[in-house]
Amino acid sequence: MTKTPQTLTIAGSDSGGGAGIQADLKTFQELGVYGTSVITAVTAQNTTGVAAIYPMSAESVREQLTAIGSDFEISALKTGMLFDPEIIKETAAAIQQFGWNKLVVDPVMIAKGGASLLQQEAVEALKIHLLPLAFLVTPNIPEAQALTGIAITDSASRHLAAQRILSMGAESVVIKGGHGKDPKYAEDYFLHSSGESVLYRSSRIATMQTHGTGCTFAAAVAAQLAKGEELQNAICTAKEFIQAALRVPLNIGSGHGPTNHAAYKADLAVKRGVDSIEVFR
Ligand SMILES: Nc1ncnc2c1ncn2[C@@H]1O[C@H](COP(=O)(O)OP(=O)(O)O)[C@@H](O)[C@H]1O
Ligand SMILES: Cc1ncc(COP(=O)(O)OP(=O)(O)O)c(N)n1
Repeated sequence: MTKTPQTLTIAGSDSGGGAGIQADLKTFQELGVYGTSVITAVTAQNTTGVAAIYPMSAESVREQLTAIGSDFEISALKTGMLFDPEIIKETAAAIQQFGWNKLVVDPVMIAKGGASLLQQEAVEALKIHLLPLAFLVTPNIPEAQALTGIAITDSASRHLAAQRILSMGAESVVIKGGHGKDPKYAEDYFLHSSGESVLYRSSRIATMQTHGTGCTFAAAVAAQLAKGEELQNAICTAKEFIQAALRVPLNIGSGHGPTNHAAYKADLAVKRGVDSIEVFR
């Protein structure tokens, strides 16, 4: 009997349900994998912003990680909001202790409304302890700039930033383009330590319903990896998933609303050929 692939998200809770643990578990469910979770922080958050952050203690994070590691067979995992250096260290230690592979690190730093989801002193901890364990790192443009100190203004500086992130020990990186300036396209740039690069391009959707795009994208990659999909194809599926989720809005809340996690499976946009992803190798 084939078992459902088991996945893990290590991230913060978003009470509004659009990002964080909630987005990840919805994505896992939609893509047909079993989702487990370790909560690093509880945020009081809705579509208009983050009102408060309550980080979990390092001990409680360790206990959650141990509960998962001692019982589940995790085929792929992702990290999101890790908040402080202690939580990062516990996370890295558990990944090594339990031999978890196929780690997707979403280096979450700042929420759309401007709230800081990672302490300044945790950026170094992320680089030292977590990036060397990553199969894939998925920064958005501001996060890639913060990790590298390189201003991303064009494709050459984007490539340089990607190289710099790989030099921190990650096996591969995709710099997501949601924050890019191109009004026509949203481009995600992938670079592997072998030197292979891929550009994933979709049409840019004009919408306010973008809360949690990064979490959802990384969770979709992890889900596909757990099912055995090859990395570059998993990224393409994740891009299709987010394109569908943005294309068919839910119109929930008065601010940056959540994306529609059910749209991909419901075959509502991309899979009808309405909006396909272009891949440039
Ligand atoms: N308006 C948009 N139209 C199409 N794709 C988008 C849009 N905004 C973000 N994306 C896609 O969503 C994913 C997450 O990107 P991004 O928004 O940069 O991440 P984050 O949420 O971490 O800031 C990427 O695949 C990106 O290309
Ligand atoms: C609890 C929590 N985790 C992560 C985020 C940021 O998610 P992201 O996907 O980067 O989406 P936006 O903040 O850009 O909408 C969050 N807000 N809360």
